[in-house]
Amino acid sequence: MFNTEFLDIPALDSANGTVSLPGSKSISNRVLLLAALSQGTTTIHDLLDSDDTRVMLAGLQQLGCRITPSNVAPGQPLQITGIDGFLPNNARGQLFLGNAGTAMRPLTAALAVLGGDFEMTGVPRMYERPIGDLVDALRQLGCAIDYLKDEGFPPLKIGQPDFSQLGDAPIQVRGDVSSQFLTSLLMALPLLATDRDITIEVVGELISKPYIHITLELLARFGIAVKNDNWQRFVIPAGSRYQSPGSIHVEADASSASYFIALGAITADATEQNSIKILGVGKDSIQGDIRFIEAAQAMGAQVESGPNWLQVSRGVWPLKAIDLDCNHIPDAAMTLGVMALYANGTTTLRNIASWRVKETDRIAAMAIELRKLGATVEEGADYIRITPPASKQAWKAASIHTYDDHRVAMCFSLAAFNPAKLPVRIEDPKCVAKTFPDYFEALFSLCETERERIPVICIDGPTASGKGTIAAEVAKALGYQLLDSGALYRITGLAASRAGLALDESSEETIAEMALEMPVRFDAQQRVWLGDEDISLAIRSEEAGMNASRVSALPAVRSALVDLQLAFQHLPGLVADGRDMGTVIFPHAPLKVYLWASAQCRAERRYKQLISKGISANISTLLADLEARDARDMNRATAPLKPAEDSLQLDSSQMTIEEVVAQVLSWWQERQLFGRA
Ligand SMILES: Nc1ncnc2c1ncn2[C@@H]1O[C@H](COP(=O)(O)OP(=O)(O)OP(=O)(O)O)[C@@H](O)[C@H]1O
Ligand SMILES: Nc1ccn([C@@H]2O[C@H](COP(=O)(O)O)[C@@H](O)[C@H]2O)c(=O)n1
Repeated sequence: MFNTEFLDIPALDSANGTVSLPGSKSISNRVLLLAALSQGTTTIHDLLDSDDTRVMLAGLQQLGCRITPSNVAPGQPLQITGIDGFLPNNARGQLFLGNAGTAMRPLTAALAVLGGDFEMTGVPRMYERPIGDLVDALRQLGCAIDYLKDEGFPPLKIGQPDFSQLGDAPIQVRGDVSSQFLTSLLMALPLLATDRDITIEVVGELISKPYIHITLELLARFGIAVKNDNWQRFVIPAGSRYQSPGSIHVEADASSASYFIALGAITADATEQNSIKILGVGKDSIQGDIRFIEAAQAMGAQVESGPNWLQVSRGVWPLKAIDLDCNHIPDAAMTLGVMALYANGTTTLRNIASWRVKETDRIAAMAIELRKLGATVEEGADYIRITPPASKQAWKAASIHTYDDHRVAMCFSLAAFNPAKLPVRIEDPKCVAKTFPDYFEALFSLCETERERIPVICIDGPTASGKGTIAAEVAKALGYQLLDSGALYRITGLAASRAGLALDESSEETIAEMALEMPVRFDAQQRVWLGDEDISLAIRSEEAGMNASRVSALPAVRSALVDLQLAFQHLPGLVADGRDMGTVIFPHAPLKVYLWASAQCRAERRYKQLISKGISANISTLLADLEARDARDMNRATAPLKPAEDSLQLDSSQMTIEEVVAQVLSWWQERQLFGRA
């Protein structure tokens, strides 16, 4: 996941390949609650691991459910032993539910029926998301629910219910604000339908019926056969009791599929045999958002489908503008808003009033951010109308504010395919953790762009000037890849000396051949592997540094390592540190920094570094060694250490690490287009 302040996506050209989607959020949180209320143990496969499922899991654990493992582990099913309709005696406390509507609303209903002493809390935005209609419906039954802050909104206090007045009259609930209220009642009221039918009556037009369809399908899997009377009345039969189905699979998220369906429609030119294959969800999905396919087809996408997969490529180009009632695909419809940027006219998305009460006011958010890109946007209470930028020149490089809304972040990433070839900045990219923590990694694995557009920041300089430290921090701040080119020379030196080779011209060709075939791997923790051996420590000794300096003076060795270094230039960008990053390997890099410090200062830093690792050292020996290394690196014939002509030089002798990082990031920001008039 990109845990950075912002993520700059370079302009992208095309996309091709296969993506496996994470499990559906809607199904995951419903299945978790139903399993928790059931008799027996349920094994859940392919559960989504996200912010919203984590808060649900934590809540269920607090209620006394046995859950193993306690959090979702990749590729491993999760087992829940349910409470069989009764809370343990000591179940009480505060449940923090973040910004997860799919946890707050159903848990409120279930706990209000089960009774107890609970406070339902969340993040500030949760306290702006209405829940009054659900509370009103539950109070009709005799549930005890109080507002702890504003009337009609969380946080809530739940107490012991009194069902003595419960008659046969239907429970009424509004259906025109959020279908989650009805879903919550449908999942909670089977707990009360032990000896009588319970009828729920919808007041007003029921929105988002597909989500109710998911609820009814899942209730059936857990033994509750609800009678659906034309989406207006729902009867839960007497004698209902939750029963675990034993094992259940969570479908991949159809709303998440929308970004990749759009990606295929926008970029995967079928004439070049490009397409996007989406695994985990097919046309026969129980999720309503699967009907996004029809909308994408109406705009021109070519879609093929199998039982559990979709394959999408570009059909018509530019896309066709549409006028669509989106009530049946409220979440996925946001993706249409960004597809509209590539359409041949004005697109209108109607009947989307529910957008206003989601993670943010999505109509307002989409309008503001689409305008930043150069689109003309009209918004109304329940619609949005989007006209794309009038020409290539009318597109603007925008920094997209994401409002802590995963869907805003994901759909706007598709603006990186703009014809003006401008980059797009996504603020707070980690908000995708709500449903798709690895969304950007998945996107980048499919997308291609010209090599020159993938930015590289070069940090060159003499030994112990702080290049490695600064490069790592800058890469972390920007979410970029990291190339420690010195490590490649260190590995080569280590491999050559282990092979008993003389580290000079006499073995030049042999060492170069060895360098070409070294099975080198850097893992996510920045550990360095040579085959199966972790050599992270072995290459960090002063001797390894000196051996690296020797082999790096051999031209054939340098040539052998070029391709390996270039291969690090991945989306979304690269920070490369070394001696010749700016002068030889990435001569067109948009930012080159030559970082240095006085020899005395560098020797002191290295001394402290070694001592802190428990390695004994002597400052004057270190000073002599690093001066010898500087001399060899600066005076060799091939790729000597020197500042690139277009580099910015930084003397870090009197600067802290934080100051150096801030300076490099500030130079980088000055080169970005975002926010410029
Ligand atoms: N500005 C700074 N102020 C104080 N200490 C620093 C500063 N920059 C780096 N250091 C420290 O100096 C030591 C050497 O830094 P680092 O290993 O990053 O240098 P390097 O240039 O990558 O060295 P080499 O080329 O030998 O790999 C580290 O302990 C690091 O924490
Ligand atoms: N681009 C580079 C990087 C390094 N070297 C040589 O490798 C030695 C070790 O590098 P460290 O950055 O890990 O200390 C270094 O002294 C250089 O001789 C290089 O030539 N080019």
